[in-house]
Amino acid sequence: MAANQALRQLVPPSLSAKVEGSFAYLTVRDRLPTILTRVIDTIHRNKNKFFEEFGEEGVQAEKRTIGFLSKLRNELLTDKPVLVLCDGLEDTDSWNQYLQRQQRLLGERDPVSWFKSPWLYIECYMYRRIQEAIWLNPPISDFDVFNESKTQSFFESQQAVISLCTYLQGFNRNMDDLSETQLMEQFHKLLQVSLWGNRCDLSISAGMENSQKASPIDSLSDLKSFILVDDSNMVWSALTSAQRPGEDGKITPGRVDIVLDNAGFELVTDLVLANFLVSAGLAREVRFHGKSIPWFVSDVTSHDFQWTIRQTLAANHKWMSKTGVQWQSYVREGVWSYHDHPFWTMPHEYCDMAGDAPDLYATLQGADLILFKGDLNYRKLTGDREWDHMVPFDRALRGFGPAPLCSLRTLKANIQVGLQPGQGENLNTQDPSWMTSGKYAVVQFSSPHREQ
Ligand SMILES: O=P(O)(O)OC[C@H]1O[C@](O)(CO)[C@@H](O)[C@@H]1O
Ligand SMILES: [Mn+2]
Repeated sequence: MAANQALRQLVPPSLSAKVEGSFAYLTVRDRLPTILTRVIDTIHRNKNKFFEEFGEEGVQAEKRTIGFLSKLRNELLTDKPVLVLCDGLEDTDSWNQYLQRQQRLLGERDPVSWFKSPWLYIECYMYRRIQEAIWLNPPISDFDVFNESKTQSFFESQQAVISLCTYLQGFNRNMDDLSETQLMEQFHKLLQVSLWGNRCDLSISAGMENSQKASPIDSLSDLKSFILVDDSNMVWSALTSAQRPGEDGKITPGRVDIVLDNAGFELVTDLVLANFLVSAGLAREVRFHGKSIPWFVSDVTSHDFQWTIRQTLAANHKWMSKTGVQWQSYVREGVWSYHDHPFWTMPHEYCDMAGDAPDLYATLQGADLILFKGDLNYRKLTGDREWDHMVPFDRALRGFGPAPLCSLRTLKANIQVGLQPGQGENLNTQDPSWMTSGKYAVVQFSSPHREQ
């Protein structure tokens, strides 16, 4: 008991919907049920498609899935106990063990339930239950309930995508003439484009359209003052210090891993950044990490990744399709690769990765730089806890550091560490919704070699 208390003092509690009126509470009470309703509606609207593909069996599967999801929605709304998963997938046992872990933390008195448990766990659990509902109802088990919203969001950002591809091709043509300083400036710009791309997620908008309309490069200077912590110089140093002479004496850059977040416009910004890193000699290889199941509405799956490259390639615009050709050849040559791992769709804080997914941790250790995109990754990096704003980022990571890493995140959850004295208080007075509006962002770097 004494040891438990000491631990609790070291680590603040998890954000949870049990705090009435909190962002977590409002998410669980309002946003998650809305997302579930939209999922049910999507499945219903696809009834004819299921009939055409699978006949009457498809229609029966549609009905059963809707039944499962309506029950899930009711469990959520009435704060019922969290149930074990029973779909026998590769991560089912881990999920059920995690439920036991949550139950031990809560003690025996109350069951683990939607409003009483950590928000991070509950929110991840909802998406995993959606997957279970689909999976248990063949023949529609492969259906991605969020696919329509993701493709729509890609097409709605078309002008912004075109302007970004045109920009990329412009300096790709002049790359050899760029000085080191100019290269660094371009790097900073494209890092920021990828950062702000994170505004376009479909979870914060409960599935409503949220695409990029304005030209991303032109908006950067106006957005600069909204970056609360900017460690991008350290990211640049991590990249340049990974450049080493290869066997042939030529300088060989390092490996960059990008832990992706959303499909649609954000993914395009990540691919543009990755393209720049390779063509500018700042990365020899980029490994993309995505989700193995549909997740938080807009997160990238393997299908989204390939689809986006194919769409870019097939575009009716010279520079956009040229960009797509380049991306496809990076994939073919193995310069780019896509990976998924069940851990990315588990509810764990990343400080648990070394113990709970040692294979993934070991893979990440091979990177010279890991970019973690988005809000959910930030929540998992910092454990989604009630940290004081001035706690250093390194400390909130609680020992997680497979390689130098950087979080590129727009703020959409009420957690933020690594601020200067007074910075949080000022923001609270100026703009009370600063942590959840997506208007502010951080570029936060941590290296395992730095003092902890
Ligand atoms: O796509 P992102 O940036 O991870 O954001 C996901 C969103 O979903 C949430 O988890 C809330 O539902 C927020 O943390 C965030 O707004
Ligand atoms: Mn997301």
